[in-house]
Amino acid sequence: MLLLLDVGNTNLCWTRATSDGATARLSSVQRVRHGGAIPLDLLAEWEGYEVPERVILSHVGDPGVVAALTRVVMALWGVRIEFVRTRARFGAVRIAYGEPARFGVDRWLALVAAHALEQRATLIVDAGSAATFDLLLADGRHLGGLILPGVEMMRQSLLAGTQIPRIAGEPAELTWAQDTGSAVAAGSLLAISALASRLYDRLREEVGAEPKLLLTGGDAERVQPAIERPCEVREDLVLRGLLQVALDETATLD
Ligand SMILES: Nc1ncnc2c1ncn2[C@@H]1O[C@H](COP(=O)(O)OP(=O)(O)OP(=O)(O)O)[C@@H](O)[C@H]1O
Ligand SMILES: CC(C)(CO)[C@@H](O)C(=O)NCCC(=O)O
Ligand SMILES: [K+]
Repeated sequence: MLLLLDVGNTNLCWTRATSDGATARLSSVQRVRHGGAIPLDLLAEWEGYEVPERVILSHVGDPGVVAALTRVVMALWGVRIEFVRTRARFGAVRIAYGEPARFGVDRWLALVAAHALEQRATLIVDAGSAATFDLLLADGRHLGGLILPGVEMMRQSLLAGTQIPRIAGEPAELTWAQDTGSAVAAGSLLAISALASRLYDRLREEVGAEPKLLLTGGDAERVQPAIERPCEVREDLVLRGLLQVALDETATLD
């Protein structure tokens, strides 16, 4: 069994991969808010796991959480965590950034996974703490991408910068809002979906064919109803990419 971990700015995600010969299978994605530390219920669950052969981790979030995970994994199983970082090139996948180290490893892993799933022009939207948009061509060339605050961050920035009261809940409709709560809630979802549509259409023009739209991240299910193009939700995109890289011999040790 391989344990795959991804530390974001809000959440820690993990899954287990088991392989029967040539094919590897991922268990369902677990997601917990880390708040800068390791949640106790995670420890309780991991104690029930068999000893993993390898533990592979990617992170864009809190280094304190990563340090704590390193100690926990060593204490529970005597295993050293393998850290995965962005690479300029992985197989056919070539990232657009001039400085690859600055390209978020979660975005890179999503590109790797998307390319492995299907060699087709793809827009990848990751709706997490931040919302990221990346454009990938069928041949593995990354055109670049955009970053927005995520759903919660957009809503919180309005609360922080105005006198608008906190109103919980999701919008009943994604059209003209007629109260504050709906205006704020629908605004954040439609900001992400409108940019997705715009980039999808640009990509379609660029390649002259219908691209694929993959949606992932902790808010994928929330954002999906607002997306106005054919779209597939892939909860495990980043962790799939992590597995892809882990199964390649050259995963680096830290
Ligand atoms: N079980 C959960 N616990 C906490 N947040 C959740 C959960 N399920 C969904 N969410 C949503 O996930 C969002 C964060 O998404 P995600 O888990 O992809 O973030 P992240 O990986 O920390 O982000 P990033 O990669 O942008 O730093 C939050 O805005 C929250 O609304
Ligand atoms: C944008 C986030 C926060 C999304 O998780 C992450 O990928 C990150 O910290 N990236 C570094 C900046 C960049 O990708 O350009
Ligand atoms: K993430």
